[in-house]
Amino acid sequence: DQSFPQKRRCAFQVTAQNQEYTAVGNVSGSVQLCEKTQCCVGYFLNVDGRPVVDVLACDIAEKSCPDATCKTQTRFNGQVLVCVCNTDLCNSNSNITWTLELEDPQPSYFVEDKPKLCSCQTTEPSEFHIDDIELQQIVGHGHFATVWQGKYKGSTVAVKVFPVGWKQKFTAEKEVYELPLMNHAGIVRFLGSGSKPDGRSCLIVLQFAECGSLHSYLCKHTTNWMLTLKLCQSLSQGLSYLHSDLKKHGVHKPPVAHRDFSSSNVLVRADGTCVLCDFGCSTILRSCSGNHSWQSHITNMEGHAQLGTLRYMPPEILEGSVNLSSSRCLMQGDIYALGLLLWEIWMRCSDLFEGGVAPQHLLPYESELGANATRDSLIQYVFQLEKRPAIPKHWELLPQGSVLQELLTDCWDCDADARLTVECAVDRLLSFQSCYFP
Ligand SMILES: Nc1ncnc2c1ncn2[C@@H]1O[C@H](COP(=O)(O)OP(=O)(O)OP(=O)(O)O)[C@@H](O)[C@H]1O
Repeated sequence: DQSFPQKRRCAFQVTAQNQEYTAVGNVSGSVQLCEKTQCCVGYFLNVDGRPVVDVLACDIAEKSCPDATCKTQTRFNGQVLVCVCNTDLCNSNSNITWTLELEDPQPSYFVEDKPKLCSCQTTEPSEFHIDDIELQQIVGHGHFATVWQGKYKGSTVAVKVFPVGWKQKFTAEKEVYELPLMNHAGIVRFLGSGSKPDGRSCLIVLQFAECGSLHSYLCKHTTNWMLTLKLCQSLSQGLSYLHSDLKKHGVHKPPVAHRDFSSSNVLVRADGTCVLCDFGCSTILRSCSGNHSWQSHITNMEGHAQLGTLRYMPPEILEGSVNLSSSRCLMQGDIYALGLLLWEIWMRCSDLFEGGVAPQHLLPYESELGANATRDSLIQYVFQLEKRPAIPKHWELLPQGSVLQELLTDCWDCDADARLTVECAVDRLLSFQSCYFP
């Protein structure tokens, strides 16, 4: 008899905010059978010096978990405790070794002077042993950084390397990743940061997204309706989480506007879900007055300048007619880009095209304005003529054609105030689940 490796069993307990863990293995009572990994995790919030369970589950993705027992480490100024382990039920409360250190952990690589405009809480950098990272091959080039596939203690990771001249970008991006409660299935997992020993570059270490950017994924693959839904739902949920203002047991995650939301800045994981990345242009919205008046927190040199990829810029920002220090404008800009991304995904869904043959992948406005659309051509087409990417005529005949069309037009409306909120976009996309597609 061939004996198959046994699936890992982990203690299971999650709060409503952490439902993504439910999908990583069958749950029976308080035990979960892991489908994706051999690692169990425990996340605990430090409430008045006592650990309160936030998540006990199988880990969401394969990564290194060399320890047989769960030994907690503190994160976010000691507000959160985390442990990962590799034996059955090692994450159950009774098997955990607690290290409730309430002092700030000392960053091991560098200390930077971070301007604090408000008295809002930020977090200390995670410790990362840069010497243990092996860079293997380049997987992406952006304007500011080169992204490598690498190995860290046996796990595959992505390492974003910024030349020292772009330290400002590095700092701005790291600041977003290090916000409290940034751990979400729709946002690429931040593993740590540091600088190379020669001091010539700074590194951000991230979970590796096996299928690369959404743009490269759509160039190579068409998807069926179910996979299309998975991409769109996870995409909108990631953006919704980024925009959310969360307070959990005294820890605060302020809303963040992405400001460079494009198919190159979304990654696709092996399970067909999207994760958001590249927060180098993002704005953290701090509430300095303690009430609901949000203020953009300038994290980079450009401050409130126009940022992002031209093609995905909403008409009002292209044209320069809005106040970029308004948080509402920045969020509405992300929703416009969400509309363009949904269009890109749906245009590669084989179930939405006759004979199951979707056209080649095109960027928004690529067929109308070419691969190098200029600002002037975009202003004219998108702002003055109020044109949008073409929605195939035959979608009107599909049972769900009208809901797809409505969602797109409600995301990329010319009137920014009339655009959907991201929560509303998430709800609509979740309601598509039950739609019938032949
Ligand atoms: N975690 C990851 N896993 C796999 N590939 C990644 C990862 N992060 C980035 N990449 C690849 O590297 C590319 C560039 O990454 P990123 O957008 O973060 O860099 P950037 O220099 O900030 O780019 P931009 O020019 O958009 O500002 C992505 O489009 C993607 O192909």
